[in-house]
Amino acid sequence: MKPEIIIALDFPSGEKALSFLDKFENEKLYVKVGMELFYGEGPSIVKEIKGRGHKVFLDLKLHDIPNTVKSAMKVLASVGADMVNVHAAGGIKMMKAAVEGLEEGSAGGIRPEIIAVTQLTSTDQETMNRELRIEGDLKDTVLAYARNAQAAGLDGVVCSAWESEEIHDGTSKEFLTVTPGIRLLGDAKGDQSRVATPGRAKEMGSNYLVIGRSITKADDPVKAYKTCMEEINND
Ligand SMILES: O=C(O)c1cc(=O)[nH]c(=O)n1[C@@H]1O[C@H](COP(=O)(O)O)[C@@H](O)[C@H]1O
Repeated sequence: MKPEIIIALDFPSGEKALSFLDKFENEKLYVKVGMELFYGEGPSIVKEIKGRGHKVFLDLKLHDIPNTVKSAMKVLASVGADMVNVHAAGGIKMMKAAVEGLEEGSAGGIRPEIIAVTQLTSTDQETMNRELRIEGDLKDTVLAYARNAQAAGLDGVVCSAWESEEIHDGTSKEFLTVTPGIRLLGDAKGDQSRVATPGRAKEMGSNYLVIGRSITKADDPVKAYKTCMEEINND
């Protein structure tokens, strides 16, 4: 199965994000609106991008007590995103509450997909063990969090491409793996730890590839996007 690319619109203003989208002319994209853009512009930026015919993953990574997350999700349901997320570290009760809030807020309409961040792709094995004080193998933790997310009724998880295969084996083929930490060959890792190329991520079974800087910071973003597309279209 071919994965879909989600471009991370990590821009400081709506104006910058929209002029980036203009470069793609009539191409319909799947994009991610994260904290920077959403905190600056509010829900209107999601509506504007959707109005242009693009799909939107609203990445706000909710992580709080169940009641607060449920209420926040109820409100977020009306923003019009196609996908939203929480931190799996909030626990099964919190994730269940997130689904409930989203369902209540979408009553009568389509509920956005909801996924949970397992371990951030910037986290490596040593940081997880020594600093976050989570014992054991990082992959095992990611899989355990994915199972929690599945038990809570979520649609999938955010993980690195390196964990996609195990997650599909340990949950179900339909359970989504959304994988950031994607880099074109030769691009700097920056703050990411668990990285893979688009082609490798496809081989390992990722359903969605979240790609930011390899496209947005490229000299020619449209060309970089096409290069990513070619990598995943090559059989
Ligand atoms: O939830 C996310 O989207 C996310 C989770 C994660 O574990 N790692 C991660 O990098 N992300 C997001 O994915 C994007 C990756 O951007 P680049 O590193 O520039 O490709 C950023 O917008 C991050 O906020």
